[in-house]
Amino acid sequence: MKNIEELIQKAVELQSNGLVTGQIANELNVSRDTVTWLLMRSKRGAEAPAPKDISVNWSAIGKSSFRLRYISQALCDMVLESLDKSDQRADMVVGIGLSGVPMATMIAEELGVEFSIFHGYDSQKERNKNTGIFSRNFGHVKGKNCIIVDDVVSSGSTITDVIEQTKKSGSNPVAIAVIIDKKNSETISGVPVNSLIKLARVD
Ligand SMILES: O=P(O)(O)OC[C@H]1O[C@H](OP(=O)(O)OP(=O)(O)O)[C@H](O)[C@@H]1O
Repeated sequence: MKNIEELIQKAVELQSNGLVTGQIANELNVSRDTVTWLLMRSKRGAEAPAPKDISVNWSAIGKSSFRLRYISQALCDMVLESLDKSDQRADMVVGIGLSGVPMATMIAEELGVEFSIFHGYDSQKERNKNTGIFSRNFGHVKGKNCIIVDDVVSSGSTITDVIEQTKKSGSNPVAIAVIIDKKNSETISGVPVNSLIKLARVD
């Protein structure tokens, strides 16, 4: 997104396509408050100040499998360093659908371990606290030490859910790998976060 007007236009377009606030927030990698503000501004102009948030667009990486491979290798390197420190090994990589899946596939290949896909919960049902599920078409996480891979941590709720479901499935999450962590987290639910970029506000 080049500017705020484009972001507003995209939010309005997604809403008219039937997406609800949580889904638009995930799609634009911004908070729900920011989506509410964008939609409000589209109707009445800027009455309230914009929430403190950062819109993330990593399509310059996502559009190229070549670039994705290098980014995946960089993440893989960070995760190996983190596992080394805690003297742990991984035997499964979990990709969070949709955006975490290409990198998770490449990391699993790089490490020579199994691969699993987690479908995040549907944001539309978020308020009912529905959780995501592991796809049965890929590896099964039971008994495995898992690396969890996604593109962005925004509120952290997706990763928190994956960790919970991973533990419930009888496996052990040992590391998280993401391109960008908007929460600047050291850990999420006790699991170390490895991100290429951590964002921290100074205001
Ligand atoms: O930290 P959170 O607030 O939970 O947000 C981060 C999640 O939101 C996006 O997923 P989305 O559901 O939009 O799926 P996508 O990968 O298909 O974009 C993103 O890929 C993360 O999985």
